[in-house]
Amino acid sequence: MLWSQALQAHFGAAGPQLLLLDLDGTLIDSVPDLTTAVDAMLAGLKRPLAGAENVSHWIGNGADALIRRALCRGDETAAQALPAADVQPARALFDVAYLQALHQATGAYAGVAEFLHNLQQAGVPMVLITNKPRLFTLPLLESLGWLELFALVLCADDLAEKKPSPLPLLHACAQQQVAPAQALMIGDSRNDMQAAQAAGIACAAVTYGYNHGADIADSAPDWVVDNLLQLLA
Ligand SMILES: O=C(O)COP(=O)(O)O
Ligand SMILES: [Mg+2]
Repeated sequence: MLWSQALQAHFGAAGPQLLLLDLDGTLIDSVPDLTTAVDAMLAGLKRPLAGAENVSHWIGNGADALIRRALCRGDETAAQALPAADVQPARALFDVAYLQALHQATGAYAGVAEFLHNLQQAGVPMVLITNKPRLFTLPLLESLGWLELFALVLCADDLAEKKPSPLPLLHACAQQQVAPAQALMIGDSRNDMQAAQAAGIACAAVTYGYNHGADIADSAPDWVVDNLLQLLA
C-alpha cells in the first residue's frame, strides 16, 4: 500500500490519482536564496535590508508581491497601492540577483526526495503548481534534477490567474483528465489551501513552510503533516 490510512479513507485504497504540488516552502526551502536577492535589491535601492524572517512572511503570492511587501516593509495596504512604476526597477534588480542566487542555498526538505521518488515509481502523475515565475522555476527544477518528474509545470505567469485562484489546479486536472475529487493538493500556504478548496480538491498542508506567519491549520486543510512521508503508508 502506497498511501497512508487517512488518505485511503478519503480516496479509497488506490489513493489520489493526481498530485498537485506547491514548490516554495513545500518541496524546497528557498528563503535563504530569496533573502539574498531581496536584500541585494534593497541594498541597490539604498533601503534597509529585510532579512530571512521577513522574507519568509512575505513570500507566497509571487515575485511582484514579495517585492512590493519588501519595499513597504510588510505593510500590505501600502504594498498593494504601490505604483507599478515603483515596482519595475526593483523587480529588475531582484531578477538579476535571484537568478544568481537561485540554488546557492536552496535544497529539498527532509522526506521530499524519497516522497517524490516513491510516487514516480508508483506512476502517480505529479503537477507542480507554483506562484514562482517560470524564469526562476525551470532552472531551479533543473538544478534539483526534477525537470522530468512532473507531467506539467504551471508557474505564476503561465495562466490568467495564480493561486489562491483555483484556475491552475483545475487546469491541471483537465489536462491530466482527472476529476478534482480524485486529486490531492499539497502546499504550505493559505494560497494553496484556498485554491484547492475553491476547486473542490482535497488538500494536505505541511507545517514547516511559509504561511505569512500564520498557522496553516487556520486554513482548514484536510490533513496536516510535518514530513511528506507521513502521507504514505
Ligand atoms: O513564489 C512564491 O511567492 C511562492 O511560490 P509557491 O507557490 O511555490 O509557494
Ligand atoms: Mg509555497
